[in-house]
Amino acid sequence: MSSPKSANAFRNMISPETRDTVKRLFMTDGRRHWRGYALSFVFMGIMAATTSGLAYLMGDVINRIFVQQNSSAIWILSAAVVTMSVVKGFAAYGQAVVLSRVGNRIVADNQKRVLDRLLSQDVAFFSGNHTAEIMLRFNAGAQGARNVLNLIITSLGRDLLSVVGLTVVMIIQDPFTALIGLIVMPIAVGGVRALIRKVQKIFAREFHSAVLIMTESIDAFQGIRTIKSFTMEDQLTQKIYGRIDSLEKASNRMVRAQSQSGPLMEALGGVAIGLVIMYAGWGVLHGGRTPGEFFSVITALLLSYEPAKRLARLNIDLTTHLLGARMLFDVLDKPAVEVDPAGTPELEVKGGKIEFDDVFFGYRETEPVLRGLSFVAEAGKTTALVGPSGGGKSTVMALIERFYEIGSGTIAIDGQKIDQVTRRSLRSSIGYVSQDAFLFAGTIRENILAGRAGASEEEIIAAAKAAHAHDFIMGFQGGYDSRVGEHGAQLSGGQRQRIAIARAFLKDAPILLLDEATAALDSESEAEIQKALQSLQMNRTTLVIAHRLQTVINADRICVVERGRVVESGRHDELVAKRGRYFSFHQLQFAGQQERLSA
Ligand SMILES: Nc1ncnc2c1ncn2[C@@H]1O[C@H](COP(=O)(O)OP(=O)(O)OP(=O)(O)O)[C@@H](O)[C@H]1O
Repeated sequence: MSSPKSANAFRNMISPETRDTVKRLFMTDGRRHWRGYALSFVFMGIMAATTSGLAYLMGDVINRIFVQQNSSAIWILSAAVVTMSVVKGFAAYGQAVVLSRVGNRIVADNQKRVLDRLLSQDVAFFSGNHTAEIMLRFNAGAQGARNVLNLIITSLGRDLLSVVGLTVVMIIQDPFTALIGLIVMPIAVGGVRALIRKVQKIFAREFHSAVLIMTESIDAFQGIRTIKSFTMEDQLTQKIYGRIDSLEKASNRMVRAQSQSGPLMEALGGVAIGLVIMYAGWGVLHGGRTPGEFFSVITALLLSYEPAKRLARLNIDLTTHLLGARMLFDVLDKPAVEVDPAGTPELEVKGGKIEFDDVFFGYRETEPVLRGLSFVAEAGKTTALVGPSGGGKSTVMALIERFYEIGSGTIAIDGQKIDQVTRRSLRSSIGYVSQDAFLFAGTIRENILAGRAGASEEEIIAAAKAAHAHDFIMGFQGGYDSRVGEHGAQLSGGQRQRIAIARAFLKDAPILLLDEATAALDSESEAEIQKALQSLQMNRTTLVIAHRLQTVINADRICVVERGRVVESGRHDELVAKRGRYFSFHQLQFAGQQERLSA
């Protein structure tokens, strides 16, 4: 029996962190799938019992067939061995299938949970974490939970039950030999403990290297044009080669650390078997024991060797999976940021008047971007934001979508503060065409449909026609089913933008945000698009950002945004007459145009 002291020693081998993670996994995923685990436990019990039974039968095989030369025993014992092996085979099959199904379900459930949790984070979370790292955590986390549970269940079910069953066989055949096994086992487990910290440290480094390789190569592939045009390939390969080499080194160190338990286990196993052979052999030759007992004990010991080895290594093997499971909990424990309190009313858009009142905001606390910005975008009218680069124009649009929370001041639509209505109702009232005209990898149709799921074919075509996209779409062999490539890489900038505009047409939202929506178009397309946009803007509140003042001359109101404030506002002619900031911009652009014309 184990004393309280040895129980404490055993508990100490498992760190509190490990205990908490394992406990939490058992209370969540383990509890959810207890039926599957119970069933696989039964199968593993059958495997352990048949394995032990086979070891026990070895005694009878030797004694009855070889010593007593009983020929009828040949048939009975062979039949028993075959039956047990078949039962064991079926149990092994059942165990593997049940455990894999439960494991796959756990991975799938956790991936869904992680996805939900990630989507409830705000835009700032995604700007602050690289996609590659989020993806690695997404995968490693879900897999980690499955691996920890499966490893513990198979260790306890298959390995521990086998070791217990085989120990019982040894005790029945010869209690003293069982004692030898029981002494050797804790030494092995204790020896392995020293390796765990090392394995944890190396694994953390290995994961970090893997994240760096992923982030840097994804960046490189996405910016492949810049890499090639600046002939940065050598520079890039040197950097990533360095990371790959250090990952290789970490992986080698990891294998070395993990395998250090091997020689220890082999030596201890050899010692145990040697001792048993000496003791039991001596018992057969001089102590009146039967050779059957001897063989049965040796068989039981040999059969328990592999499961015992796995049990001793359990803590090491768990280490890496536990880090994965902790990543899962890191994500699941992140409070959902974008949650509207119960009972939050929906935004009711009447005309779509947007009001900014003394808004202060910064992406980082120490760096204010908007410093008391105020303006009104009247319902159904077009308001243009102009001003120097970095002044905060795109930030204004991001704030209307409530991608970020403001520091102070208010933003209201038709008198309703946007932080007091549901995000869903707010965002579904806004059509947004951004500077980068983001397209999803998929077909043109799917990309337009993103504006309003369930729209009919006629509506999609009408939206594309309105955005002057229909003709070039029909020029492609696949028409609306043509694939656009990752981020729309297989289309020109202007085509991408027209699809993004078609998407906004289809959405038909009462408020329209156009951030440099015509930036990537040549003059001819721009003229066409301007016409299309003008019809899109009709009866909608439109906020438009444009660097080229030519495109906003007809706006109902122009706001000049500089260093986070509206420094001037009015109609084009009013502002020109005022001869202030807008006028100097206008002069600058006008002079530029004149120069280009005379060149
Ligand atoms: N996601 C972000 N995280 C941190 N800082 C940001 C982020 N987006 C913008 N900024 C900073 O906020 C400031 C305002 O940027 P914003 O994009 O609103 O300017 P803008 O007037 O639209 O400029 P441009 O005309 O060049 O598009 C800039 O100094 C920029 O560096």
